[in-house]
Amino acid sequence: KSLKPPSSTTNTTIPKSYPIFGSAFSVAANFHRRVQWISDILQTTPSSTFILHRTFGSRQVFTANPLVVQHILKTNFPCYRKGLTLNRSLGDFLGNGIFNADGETWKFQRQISSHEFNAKSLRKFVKTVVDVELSDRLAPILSEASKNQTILPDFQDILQRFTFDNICVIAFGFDPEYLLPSLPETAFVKAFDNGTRISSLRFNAAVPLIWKVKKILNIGSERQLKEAVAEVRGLATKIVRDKKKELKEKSTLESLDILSRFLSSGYSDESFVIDIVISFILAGRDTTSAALTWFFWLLSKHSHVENEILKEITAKSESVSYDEVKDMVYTHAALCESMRLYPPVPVDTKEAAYDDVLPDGTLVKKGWRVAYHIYAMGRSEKIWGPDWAEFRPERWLSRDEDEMWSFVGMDPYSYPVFQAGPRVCLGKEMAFLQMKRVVAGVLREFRVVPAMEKGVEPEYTAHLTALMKGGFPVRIEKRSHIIDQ
Ligand code: HEM
Repeated sequence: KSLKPPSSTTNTTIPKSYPIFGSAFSVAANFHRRVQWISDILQTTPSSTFILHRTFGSRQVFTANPLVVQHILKTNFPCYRKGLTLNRSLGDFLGNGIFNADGETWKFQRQISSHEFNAKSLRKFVKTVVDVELSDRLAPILSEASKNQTILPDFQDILQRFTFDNICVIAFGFDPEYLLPSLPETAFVKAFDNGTRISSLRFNAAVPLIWKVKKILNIGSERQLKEAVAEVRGLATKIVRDKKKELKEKSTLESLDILSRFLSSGYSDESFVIDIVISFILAGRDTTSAALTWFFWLLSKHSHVENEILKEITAKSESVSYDEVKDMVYTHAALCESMRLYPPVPVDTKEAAYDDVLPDGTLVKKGWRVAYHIYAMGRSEKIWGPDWAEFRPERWLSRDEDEMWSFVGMDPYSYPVFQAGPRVCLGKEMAFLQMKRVVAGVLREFRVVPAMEKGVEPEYTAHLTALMKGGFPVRIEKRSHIIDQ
């Protein structure tokens, strides 16, 4: 079953540029579908790289060329940093957290927090965090929905609640209990959503001067951002102070969350520690929930893939252990394939610290933004061949002599869904473990059936991370047998 080819066939040329305004008119006209628009242009550009003219002479290079991606992310890593535009756009919300940091500040955060992702911590994460959220919170909600035959109006929201609870435990050692049957609204989550959304709008703005003026006047979205930041930092400050107190009383902390690691490594600058934790919540929350949302959608349209996954799950114990989760090769491939077509982070942007020439000959000037377009790369015929639009996990697999599947990885610069090089996603393994455990837990007992109106296809949209626009309504059916297609 094919997906649709590029979203538009009429609007795929590099937009016209005017003095002062650059291509701001085209950017504004396509703002609501900017990911698909840039992707369409890249698919029709022979070099898979083009330069977008922004306002007041600034430039942004977009690329879907793996050689260029390797150059940015690895070969000339020192040149391509987060940079000023990102720092200013996200700084109010993320401070100097890992997502918004370069140089020594970045290195320090990466080094301390990497302990959170070693095998021992990951094993504990699956057993004490994911398994509990699955059995105590997600499964009862799905069970109830299947019994009552009610439509769950937004499965995406439920998955976001799941991953939000998980990441808060990892980052803070604090359980916000956001996935409860009553689906509570909490001020913290609302504020976190607003902070992410408004910061992302700043970063992508056709005319950035507008948000800067609104900030000075403290009006509209800028006022909302200020309130959101105050709410998020308010709760974070309280948690940090409680942890510090605990540390003072006990001299060592028993919990091994990221906050505790920084505090017990002697780092106690309150504001910086809060920055670090906020970046981690952003990193781990909407990424895995977006990946799972699109995964369940694709699965509902490809029953042979669902059956293959069910076969894999049946071969494991009922409450799949850490080692068994690691071993779910077909499910791993299906998730990679789903994120190829619907990447949780669609575009990633760097800023050149000095003049440079890209491997395809494109000249880059100091201060230009350079973005690799993950969404476009996943839909590139040049990278994936003529069947790029097929959802086919088998492209990631080979059969060994015993007819067992084994995973065939892809060059990370052709598939930079988790970035690549020195700043590759720290949580990649954790994300796969979490997603595979959720897939095993849900599919063993339930079938997730989309409940959109007939003929309605979900729409992919993105702020910093991807979303299914308008949510994902589903019906939940209890399986009578594990393989009952
Ligand atoms: C499917 C899930 C995920 C995807 C697709 C993903 C993707 C990415 C991408 C593209 C980046 C680069 C962002 C940038 O530098 O602009 C990144 C960075 C990062 N990710 Fe993930 N991520 C996922 C899940 C997670 C999880 C669960 C965590 C941890 C709790 C995590 C932690 C991080 C961190 C800390 C960084 C910053 C690394 C650095 O700058 O050195 N990610 N991720």
